[in-house]
Amino acid sequence: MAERSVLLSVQDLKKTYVSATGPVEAIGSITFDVRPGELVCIVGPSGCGKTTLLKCLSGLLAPTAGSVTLDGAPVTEPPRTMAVVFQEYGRSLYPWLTVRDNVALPLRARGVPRAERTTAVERALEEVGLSQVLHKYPWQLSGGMQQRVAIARAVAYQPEILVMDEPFAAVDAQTRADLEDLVRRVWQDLGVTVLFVTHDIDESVYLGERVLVLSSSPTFVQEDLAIDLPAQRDQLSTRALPRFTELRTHVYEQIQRAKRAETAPTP
Ligand SMILES: Nc1ncnc2c1ncn2[C@@H]1O[C@H](COP(=O)(O)OP(=O)(O)OP(=O)(O)O)[C@@H](O)[C@H]1O
Repeated sequence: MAERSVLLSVQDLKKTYVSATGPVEAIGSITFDVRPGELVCIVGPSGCGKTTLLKCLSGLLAPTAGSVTLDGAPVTEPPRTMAVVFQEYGRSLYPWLTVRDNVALPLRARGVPRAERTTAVERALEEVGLSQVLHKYPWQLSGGMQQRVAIARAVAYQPEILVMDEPFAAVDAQTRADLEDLVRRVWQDLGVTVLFVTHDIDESVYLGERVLVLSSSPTFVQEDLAIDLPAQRDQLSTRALPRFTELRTHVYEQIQRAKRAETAPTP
């Protein structure tokens, strides 16, 4: 079978910040490709440059060297075909707009006609299980529900690639488990490409089809690991699999080595 083409390509990306105390080499050199329809998790030690990498690949920050291309075109500004979900759902939703209007906002900005917009918003809210709160305001919802609204907004936009930056770091463990399953469902239902950044090793293994382990700053890709767990995942049975334990242990060891700047063989 022919190899699938590349959707997102990051080639020899480097980022050095200029600060008052001198240059800070945040990203040494990062190279990886994401194929259409993949669900890739990025994990690494604290301060390893995850946010810097995401800013570069979403066109918010210019790299010092190297390139990011999406669908073959260089990324120099936020791409129309990319949606980003951030950790801080409280700040990403507008409190004076209803759930429906928050979800519709990017579609309005894009000039999508009203009837099409209404259908897309209703479908997206249904996908995340929030059809019943259409007319509520974000502040009337729990943190987990607000993050589902943020996911619905990204889904309604019908991006080619959905980038998520530690989206569940601020919610409780039970809600987080539900949201992880939601991401897998959205990915499977819609066939969207997902790039999910997390500092949580178990989350990266549970969610991903592939996990990129980053080294400490100045960052490189320490390991590109295929997650050979069954496609149908379940919080209890998947996490109880011996293979899940092997993979999470391996990623954990890799991150410990990353902190000490060593590498290890694939499990
Ligand atoms: N604007 C800046 N100026 C100077 N140095 C910066 C700037 N932003 C980030 N850095 C440095 O670059 C490195 C990577 O930072 P970044 O925030 O990308 O890491 P991170 O992996 O997202 O961190 P965390 O896991 O703590 O959220 C760190 O050493 C940080 O101090």
